[in-house]
Amino acid sequence: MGETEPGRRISPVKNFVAGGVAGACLLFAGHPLDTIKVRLQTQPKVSPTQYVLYTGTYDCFRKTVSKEGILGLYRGMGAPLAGVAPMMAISFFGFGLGKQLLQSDPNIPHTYAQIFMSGMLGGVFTTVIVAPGERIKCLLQVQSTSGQLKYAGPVDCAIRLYKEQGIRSVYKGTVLTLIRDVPSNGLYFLTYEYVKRLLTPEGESVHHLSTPKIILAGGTAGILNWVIALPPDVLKSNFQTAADGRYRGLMDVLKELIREEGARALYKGFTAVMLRAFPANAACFLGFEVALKGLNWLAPGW
Ligand SMILES: CC(=O)O[C@H](CC(=O)[O-])C[N+](C)(C)C
Repeated sequence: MGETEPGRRISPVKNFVAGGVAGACLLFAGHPLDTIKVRLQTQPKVSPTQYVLYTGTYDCFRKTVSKEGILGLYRGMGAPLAGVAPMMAISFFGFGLGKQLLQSDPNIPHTYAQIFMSGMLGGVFTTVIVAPGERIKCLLQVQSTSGQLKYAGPVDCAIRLYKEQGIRSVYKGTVLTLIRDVPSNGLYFLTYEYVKRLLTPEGESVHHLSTPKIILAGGTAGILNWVIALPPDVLKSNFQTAADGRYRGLMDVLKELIREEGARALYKGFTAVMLRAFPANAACFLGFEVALKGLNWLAPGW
């Protein structure tokens, strides 16, 4: 994807379908490290005389696998499974739509500013499903850490949140999700297209890039996406899993986190996030490119 083939108009619908395939690839490659990330980000704070639950990424991985088996790493995957494929479908759709709206001539490549803005549009669209999906996922991922199994699964969690406190509770953390996803989505697609163009030899087409180069562009996009998404993600995970009334607002989460743990806390789970970001997003963009090629072959004039 990225740039449209000269003369071919962008099809947001094809982007949507191929984006769904990309989301499934992203999830299978990335969920185990996402579980570790959320557990590290939300583990209970301790005083200097107490032991921390997890000392780092490897420790969290080892303890999770020995206590819960490999499936423990896939805990809470029900909600993302139903959420990530549509989320990526919407993200790629919004990106494609933005590019379509900003492109007057399919023979002229987009500017980087247009690519960034189109990516941000995708981030706005996805928040509608990402905010509740993240709320449910984070609550399920941390509940076995806290030792209290309150929710039986994603559907039970969604129903209980809704019954107990209504739709506001299901959508708790929406503003932080927007702060996390709008700029990072822009940077995500911008990086992917930039690296792809950079890796395209003079006189060759960006559409015939080899698989290792697509992997490199996708993985790099994933890393840069998380460099700017991680601080709001830490705030979001803490806010969405906190007991009601614990924080008065977003600034309160930020202030309390920095007061208790210092500014470094904003990059909590960094290793797990970065270990996941490259393979998960490389798989995502590769899945997207393969699916889009298939769709263009099946329905060339569409
Ligand atoms: C913050 C986030 O969810 O990033 C997505 C990739 C990933 O590693 O999960 C990509 N996107 C920017 C499309 C939301």
